[in-house]
Amino acid sequence: MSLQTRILGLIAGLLFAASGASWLAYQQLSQHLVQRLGQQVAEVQVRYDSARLVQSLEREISLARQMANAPAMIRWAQQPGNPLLKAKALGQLEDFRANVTDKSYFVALRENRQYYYNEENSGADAPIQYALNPDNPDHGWFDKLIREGRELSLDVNHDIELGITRLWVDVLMKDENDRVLGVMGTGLKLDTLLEDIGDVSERGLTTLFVNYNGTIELYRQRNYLDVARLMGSEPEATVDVLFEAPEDKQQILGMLQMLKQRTDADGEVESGLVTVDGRTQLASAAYLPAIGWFEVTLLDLETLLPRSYLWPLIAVFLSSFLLSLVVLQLVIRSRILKPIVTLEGAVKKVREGSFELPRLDKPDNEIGRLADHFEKMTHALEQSNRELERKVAARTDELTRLARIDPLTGLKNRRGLDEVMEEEIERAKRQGTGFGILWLDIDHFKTINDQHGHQIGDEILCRVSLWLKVGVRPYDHPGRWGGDEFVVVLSPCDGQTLEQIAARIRLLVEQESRKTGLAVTVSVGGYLCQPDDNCDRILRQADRALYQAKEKGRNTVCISGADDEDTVVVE
Ligand SMILES: Nc1nc2c(ncn2[C@@H]2O[C@H](COP(=O)(O)OP(=O)(O)OP(=O)(O)O)[C@@H](O)[C@H]2O)c(=O)[nH]1
Repeated sequence: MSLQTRILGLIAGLLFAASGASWLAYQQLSQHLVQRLGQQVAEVQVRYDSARLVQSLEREISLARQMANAPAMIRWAQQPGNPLLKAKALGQLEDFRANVTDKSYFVALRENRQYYYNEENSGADAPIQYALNPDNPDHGWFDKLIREGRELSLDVNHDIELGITRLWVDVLMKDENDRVLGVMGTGLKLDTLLEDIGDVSERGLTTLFVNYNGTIELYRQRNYLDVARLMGSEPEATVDVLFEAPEDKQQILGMLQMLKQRTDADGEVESGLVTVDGRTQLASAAYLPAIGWFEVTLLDLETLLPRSYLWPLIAVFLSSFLLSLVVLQLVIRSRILKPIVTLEGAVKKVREGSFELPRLDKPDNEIGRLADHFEKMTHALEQSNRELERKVAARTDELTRLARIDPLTGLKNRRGLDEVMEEEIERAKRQGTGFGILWLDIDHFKTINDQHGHQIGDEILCRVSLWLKVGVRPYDHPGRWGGDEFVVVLSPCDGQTLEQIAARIRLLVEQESRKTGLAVTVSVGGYLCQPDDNCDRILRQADRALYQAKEKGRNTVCISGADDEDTVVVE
């Protein structure tokens, strides 16, 4: 996997991880905010409803309390069979009825278990009357209210006998000994009540009123939750029927329980997340002490903060994420990867022995500095390589030269002479010309060595070399063939020149050596080479002439002709 892919993969992974963490944090935060917002909405709602509901019922409750404590009512309740007391009580009840909102009253007496109800349309003198049967569950409310003993209760109930559903304001009638004599009050039509409270048609907000026992009494948005159905089929439906999940049921009942336990729970709100119809809602509950009910609000969080609000945020997030990736990719490519790839190519070239570097990218970072160092290092390496090559070449030239030089005399040695002769033979063939060759040998050199020592012998060799150089032309090639033998290649040359130079050398050695006090002479054999001669023949001819010179008594010059027999002595 390339470095680019790895780096981009790593960055994308890190960005994804960071995005995931941010998203989770955002979810937590938004949920927390929505929950807090929902709680505040619920608190405001509770205060509002508490005020409106209490305001709406305050007058009815006050009138009902007043009526329940009226002496005429107490007396009648104590003696229900007394017609006079009954007439007086009913008369006062008519006044009460005229003052209450829904123009109705009811009285249920404990003594004779009779229930009286009158409303606007029933006629003033003819209250509806029926007996409360203790075995009839529909009449159970009466004994329950007496049993609970709360002075005031509010209940939404359907009266089978009357065929009506009302919010009943129930006030206990008690004698001076606090014995309950009966229940009386008025019934309020639910529609009227809901209108009084004010139908807050806030989208996503559902309000329920639940009595002290958790039974749903009133609901505001009929179309949202079919509480009517619940109440119709299950008159005693408690608020937990709204929820499917057992933990939600438990939560809501727990919330009511907590509020009940707190005596100072007025206005306080308990809330928690629940699921209704598959949607997450914030359920809040508050206690309304004036009427002894709870108000439960369900706030649809999706309506409060729709997910669609998040789309622009997600779009901005995604586009900035992609943009970051692209920018990162471009930056990494231009600032890191491209310079590294170019540098890698340059390293490869140098490794293969080429100092021709491509143009290196040098970004203003560590990689740029590395490329710069590499370029300078390569330049220095190239310089030192060149210097080394130059030294090696010079050394090789020197070795080549030394290999062709005689160390004692400084003249060409046998190898050097061979090369010169080869070149001259080639040139002679090419140009059809000849060149001369002289072969010299010091006379009686063995005797000199023997008499004067090897050291003096070496000195003689060096002196003869010097005189040899003096005796030839600048472009001739004198050399030491070996021992006390010397060869001179003369080019260009003709027969006369050959003889002249050979004679001059012989004379020079003779005369100069005499001056040193140790006279030596040389015998010289010469040969004028022909264009078709080879090296062997040339040397053989010169050697033959030298032999003749030795034969003739030494210190002599003999020149060999092209013919083997044809040798002349030069005077
Ligand atoms: N001092 C010295 N002597 C050498 C060197 N090389 C060869 N010799 C001696 O040179 C002598 C050559 O003798 P020859 O050429 O055979 O004989 P010669 O005594 O010169 O007699 P002719 O050539 O017949 O005149 C030998 O004694 C070698 O030992 C050298 O480098 N230095």
